[in-house]
Amino acid sequence: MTALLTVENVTRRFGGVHALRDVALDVCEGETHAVIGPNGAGKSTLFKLIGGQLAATAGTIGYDGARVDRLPPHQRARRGIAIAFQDAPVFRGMTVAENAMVGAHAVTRAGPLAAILRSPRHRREELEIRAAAAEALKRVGLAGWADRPAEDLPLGQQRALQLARALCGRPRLLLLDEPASGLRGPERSALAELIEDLRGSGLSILLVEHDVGFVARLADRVTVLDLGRVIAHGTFARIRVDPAVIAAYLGGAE
Ligand SMILES: Nc1ncnc2c1ncn2[C@@H]1O[C@H](COP(=O)(O)OP(=O)(O)OP(=O)(O)O)[C@@H](O)[C@H]1O
Repeated sequence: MTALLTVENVTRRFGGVHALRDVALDVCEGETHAVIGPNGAGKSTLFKLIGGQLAATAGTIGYDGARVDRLPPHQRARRGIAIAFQDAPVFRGMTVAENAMVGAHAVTRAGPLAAILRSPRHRREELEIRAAAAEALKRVGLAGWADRPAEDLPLGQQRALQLARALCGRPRLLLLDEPASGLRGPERSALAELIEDLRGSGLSILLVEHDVGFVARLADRVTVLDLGRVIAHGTFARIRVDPAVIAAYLGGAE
């Protein structure tokens, strides 16, 4: 399979702390790849380096055959890298459709001046954004909720809305930061099913998740980080019996 995302020898320091040290991984077309690791392993830092919210101290990030590590976040978004952050809120006081549309605004080109002047280009983009939002809401099963206030949605469906917002920019690579956190059993399995559907439609997914059952169900491959280093990678069946992984999760106490 062809790699869509390639992270090579990436290091990120914060002062004297190595949040990531010489990390490598790739995400193939249509693959769901999970990154797991104990608290402080460097998972969030890795996501922010891929999304462009942080710069690497060393190393390269390639996407779709080109280096993207020097690009600002909105240019990475335009190329098809979307992030659904666990802590990105659903905007209260806006409808479900308006919340989804926010995701498309991140990848439009007309800019604020065109919006103020209501230029033809801006009007055309608005129509495209509405269509993309409707399509994204349908994909996550929220088409019937489009005109409802977003805060009416139960938590599981708020997560689906966060996904719709990311899908609105029609990405090829979706970065999911702890999508299952705080969800109960049935909501969690509904979300897992939704992510399986997205993968089935050809989307490539990089997933950070603490819920082991979720990772076991969804991930084709898993990369395990500990203290900023990759300590194991492979299928879930393989990494779950890896002594280095067991030691990292038990704090070396077994
Ligand atoms: N902005 C920052 N300034 C200083 N240190 C940071 C910063 N961000 C992260 N770190 C440090 O980098 C290391 C990795 O943190 P990171 O948040 O990436 O881990 P994580 O695996 O996402 O943890 P968790 O599972 O708890 O979210 C930690 O030691 C953390 O304290």
